[in-house]
Amino acid sequence: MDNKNYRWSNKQIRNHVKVLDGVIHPNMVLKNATYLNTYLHQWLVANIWIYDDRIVYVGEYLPENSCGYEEIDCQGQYLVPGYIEPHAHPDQLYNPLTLAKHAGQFGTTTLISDNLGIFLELTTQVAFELLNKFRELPSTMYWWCRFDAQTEFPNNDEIFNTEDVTSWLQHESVLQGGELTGWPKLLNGDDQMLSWLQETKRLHKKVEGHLPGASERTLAKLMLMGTDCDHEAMTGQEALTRLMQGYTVSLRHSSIRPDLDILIKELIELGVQKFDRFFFTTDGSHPHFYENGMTDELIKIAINHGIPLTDAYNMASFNIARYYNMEHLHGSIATGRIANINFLESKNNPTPISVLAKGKWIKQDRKDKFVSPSIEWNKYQISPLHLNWSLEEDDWSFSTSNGIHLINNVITKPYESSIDLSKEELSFEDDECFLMMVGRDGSWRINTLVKGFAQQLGGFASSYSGTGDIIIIGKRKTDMLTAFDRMRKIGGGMVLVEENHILHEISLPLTGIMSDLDMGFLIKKEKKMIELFKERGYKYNDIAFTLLFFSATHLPFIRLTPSGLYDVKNRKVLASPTKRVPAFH
Ligand SMILES: Nc1ncnc2[nH]cnc12
Repeated sequence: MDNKNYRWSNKQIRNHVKVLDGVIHPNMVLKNATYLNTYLHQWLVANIWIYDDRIVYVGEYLPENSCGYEEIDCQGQYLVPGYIEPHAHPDQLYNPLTLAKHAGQFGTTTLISDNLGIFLELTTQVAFELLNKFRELPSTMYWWCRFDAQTEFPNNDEIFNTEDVTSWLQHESVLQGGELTGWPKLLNGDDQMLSWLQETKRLHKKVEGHLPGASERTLAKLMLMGTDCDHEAMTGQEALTRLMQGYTVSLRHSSIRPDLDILIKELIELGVQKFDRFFFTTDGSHPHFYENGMTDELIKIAINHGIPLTDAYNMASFNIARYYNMEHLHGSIATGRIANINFLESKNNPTPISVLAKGKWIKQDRKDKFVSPSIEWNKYQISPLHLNWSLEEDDWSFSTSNGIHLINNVITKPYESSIDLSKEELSFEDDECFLMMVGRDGSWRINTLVKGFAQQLGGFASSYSGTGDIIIIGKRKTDMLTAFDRMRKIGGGMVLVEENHILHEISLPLTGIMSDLDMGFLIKKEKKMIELFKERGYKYNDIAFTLLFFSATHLPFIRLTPSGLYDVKNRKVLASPTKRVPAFH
């Protein structure tokens, strides 16, 4: 790919044309292919010529000279466009590479991803070098540009400055601004954010909302401000209200909100028959959710509800491509498109047996053929955490009785504890634990309590968090310290400790947030961690989301942020962080 051109260089395009003239032979011809014609909503038969990463012809002809290319007899298979995930969070324990590899095996060959992790961690220059590197992947990677961090950073305005945000918005791989987790600020008069939305529209890019529970009036206001799509509808009526207010609606099915069944069922009951303005997202689910598939699972749900096949496939491909103004590149099997094609053994089974991505097999006859570029992560300042400080005696004083009550995977309520906090160990008879967040640089900490997280938890430490800071939870201070020390020693990760014994750990050597393990291994490790937590009284199903969203001020009601214990509704710091002087080691 050449940066000066929209995708292909003049020379490459001349070569594509020469294939049709017979001067150059294609690399591959998919012969006798029954494929879904997106535009006619019909299954048609054609020969599909591929040269490099592009479909150069779809029609009845075969090349005049029948040698020099791989010929694939497609008899008995059904070809559909590669699936697109329009709303990926590419650093949810996995990393962008391992996500792309895994997603590709289930036919999702294009990912449109959150920049938040990269934006917070890297300089813009290094981040863009990394984006360039990702272009070497067989999957196609696009990005979105955040306007807020979904938490309270004391130096928020320095981080989200117009220069950096604008550079991101202008980047050719960036397709949209958002998601707008900070929309209340926008409504309350934040003109800087509004001007970034304006800039996004000026660049003909999209704006993604994040509008859970928003009223019709709020939806209308945010449409007026430039929002195009939202993925937070939890009922058919909410999805329909969004549509009525001019939105494109992304129907979500994720590890904490597996709502697609309800959404589709209720939309049908509400009389919806046209699905052109809907598409699917798995919204950054954690690894375990992707064990048996990704977008293909969502298409299956739609098919099971009797949605016409073309609509079901379009919601995973064409509708997304058209929405992002990429119809010329993605979303259909047609001349000129990037050669992302899924081969199915039946029209009703969207899990592909073979997958082409950019014209290369990444799965063939059920075998994984994905070739990852090797990425030297530390070249891009993505390396294991080097915490050169440790926890000291003073850090273990817990005195505030104001704590966080976890009422599902991610929703919290304030509560006041009546337990005796002077002890080294809390009772295993109730569900309150010590909770500590420590700044990654060791310069501050917040000590509080969490109720409803676990009952019999010795100690647990995690560098996986929404802010990159360290979370330590447990009943027993000695176990918490052992967990922290171990997490520090392995350069970041999640560590579960009981009576000084390490029960389980997930190493996260990429900035303490991402694993470098292939998804299959990571899924096993994550599932074991969830199981161990459940055995210890964790009542929910996504421990990683609980950790990630302790700091998330786009959710109610009380959060642990680098600015302090935070009351979301009243936008007030309830308790400021305690300053520490890190003793360097
Ligand atoms: N807002 C968000 N929703 C889902 N997953 C996320 N990961 C990071 N931010 C997220």
